[in-house]
Amino acid sequence: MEIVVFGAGSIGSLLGALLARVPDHDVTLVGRGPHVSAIRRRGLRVEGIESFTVEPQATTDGTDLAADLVLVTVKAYDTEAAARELRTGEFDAVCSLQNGMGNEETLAGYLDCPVLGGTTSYGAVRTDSGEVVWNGAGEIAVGPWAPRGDDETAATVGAAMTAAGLEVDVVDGAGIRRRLWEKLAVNAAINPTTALARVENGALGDEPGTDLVEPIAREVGATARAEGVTLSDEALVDAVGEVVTATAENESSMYADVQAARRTEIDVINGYVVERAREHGIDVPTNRTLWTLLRAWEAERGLRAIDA
Ligand SMILES: NC(=O)C1=CN([C@@H]2O[C@H](COP(=O)(O)OP(=O)(O)OC[C@H]3O[C@@H](n4cnc5c(N)ncnc54)[C@H](O)[C@@H]3O)[C@@H](O)[C@H]2O)C=CC1
Ligand SMILES: CC(C)(CO)C(=O)C(=O)O
Repeated sequence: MEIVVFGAGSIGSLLGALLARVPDHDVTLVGRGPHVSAIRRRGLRVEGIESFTVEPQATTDGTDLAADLVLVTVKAYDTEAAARELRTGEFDAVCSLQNGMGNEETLAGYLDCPVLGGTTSYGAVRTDSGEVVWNGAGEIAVGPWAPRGDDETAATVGAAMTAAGLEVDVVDGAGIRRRLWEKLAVNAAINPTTALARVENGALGDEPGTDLVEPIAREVGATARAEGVTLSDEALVDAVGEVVTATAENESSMYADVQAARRTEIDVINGYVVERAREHGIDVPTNRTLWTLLRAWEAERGLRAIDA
């Protein structure tokens, strides 16, 4: 299968490298200058859970590409710019593997091909140009994004990932919405709290951390149900607890972003919950407070327009 990975950062480089190990897959990574140059010169090195080097194609130009599949792995605030580049190409399917909500709608707005939603609990950090550390074994869920995805495309993409040894769960349209909302609850509860308290994820496993993450997850649950997604508060609280335990020694991506003074994905995580909840007349004070605090920090650092 010809596969473009748009966004050769941490997770895109890892997944691109794993896919590139399959002789039948022809992988092109779209990334930024130094990383792309290093991959072209000496290949892409993966360290961590497994260590290996692959030699995928790599480019900084995401326009006029053609492939059976494009995986989108940019940060959510870059999805629209990515979609603008991708619409100049020809693809049979596009699949977001990003955190946060709204990525699939954005891609569907620019691309004509079937759209798949996806979540991943694989973990990776790009440490240097041409290098990525694989630091979390996990699973990918993919499923059709209504109304532009279909089960057959999801199954084909799932099979291409499985061929690379990835753990993949191919789900239907209702299933992928549930998985995205579940991941949203996990990110909404863990990311801003760890970023603001400056703690590793494990700190949320006991009081006082649990006093904060449970209301966040319950607010996400109320909003999900208002959106027609069947998820219980208990299931979401449990999902958050499981991830806290499994990633206890990790710093969340938002904590890492704050430490590096980078823009965060708060708008598509807690911000999304607040905006959807408002449409349904639901109050989500904990999510709103976290969104406001992170937005204030981003604005003060000049990482966003003051009124964005
Ligand atoms: N890193 C991880 O372990 C995981 C990340 N995610 C999600 O995956 C998404 C990506 O996360 P990371 O890989 O950590 O971010 P990252 O910042 O390491 O990677 C994104 C890459 O895309 C590149 N990029 C953006 N726009 C581009 C363009 N127009 N042309 C070329 N390159 C472009 C950036 O330069 C960057 O290298 C986020 O939504 C994140 O929440 C989800 C699960 C795990
Ligand atoms: C570790 C985890 C699951 C916490 O929300 C994550 O996805 C992140 O850090 O962005």
